[in-house]
Amino acid sequence: MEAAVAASALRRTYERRRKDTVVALDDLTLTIDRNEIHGLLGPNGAGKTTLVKILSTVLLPTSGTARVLGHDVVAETGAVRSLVGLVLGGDRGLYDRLTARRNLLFWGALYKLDARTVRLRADALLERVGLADRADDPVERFSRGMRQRLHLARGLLHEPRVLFLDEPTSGLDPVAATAFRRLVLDLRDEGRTFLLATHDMDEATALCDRVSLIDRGRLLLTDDTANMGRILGDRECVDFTHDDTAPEPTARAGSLAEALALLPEVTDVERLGDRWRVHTTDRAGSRRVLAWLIERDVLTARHARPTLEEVYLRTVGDRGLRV
Ligand SMILES: Nc1ncnc2c1ncn2[C@@H]1O[C@H](COP(=O)(O)OP(=O)(O)OP(=O)(O)O)[C@@H](O)[C@H]1O
Repeated sequence: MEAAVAASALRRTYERRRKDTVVALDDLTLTIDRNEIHGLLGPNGAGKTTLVKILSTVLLPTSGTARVLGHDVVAETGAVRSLVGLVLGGDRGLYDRLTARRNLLFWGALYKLDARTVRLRADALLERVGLADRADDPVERFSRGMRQRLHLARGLLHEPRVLFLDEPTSGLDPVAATAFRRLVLDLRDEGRTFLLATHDMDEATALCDRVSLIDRGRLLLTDDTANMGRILGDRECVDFTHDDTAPEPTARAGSLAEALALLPEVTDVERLGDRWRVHTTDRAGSRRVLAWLIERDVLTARHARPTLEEVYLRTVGDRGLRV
């Protein structure tokens, strides 16, 4: 069975000025399975939008190939367009003066769907994204979250099987973002595949089955979201917090950290904001460190794994990270 998306040695350059060539995608190879939510993470200018545009046939690659459900994005543009939906964030692609329903009817006509089908689908989608009662309001009166839901409805009009979302929840409040993500999960459960370009680590962790980190047009790594910590070397960690106002100086966290660093099962001790992280040799080492800490009255101590955010910071650095 073909992958939902298969990009191979994809390269895209832009000529900015004479002799000034920007390499937006640099031999990028990536496979996205069917029914997967795949996160695309990277700092500004990493090449995320360029990749999404090539996969949705808006932009031609300079070289390399990309296929969506087996169809080549250059040679079979028509087939790919009927299979993919592009959902952009923000104000692009909606007409403010038109009502939500009219926006959908307009886009449905562009997809060359017949009028009756568009009307039926528009009403069903407005219901689905929770905008049925606002269907006849002009979009200029919509909040950002409502606009994003309408964007998603627009992207679903032609019933695509693969959806590309570019920063879909940027600027949404937490409640609106959670509702939007719920919708994405439901749509995935119906058999759709998503490629989600985002800066938001929480979003990637909450939604994505796998994530790819890209920087300067290159794929740095792809892995299951849950396994991302392995990238840091399969390291075992114990996190602890401590009351630093303890009267006895030897019981303060700094002294504890120094004592911990001398234990044979400890490879490193670092401060992470208001907590401490102890890197250990293996799981048995973590158990011994936990027991050691509990004896010393720490406030909290738990076995930990590096988060996606830490993997990102170590791999890409802090350029463009928004948390
Ligand atoms: N039309 C263009 N002309 C020239 N350079 C471009 C053009 N579009 C993108 N670029 C450049 O290509 C590189 C990749 O840009 P792209 O928009 O794909 O990155 P991105 O990862 O989506 O960034 P962001 O997170 O800021 O949206 C950047 O260096 C950008 O300046």
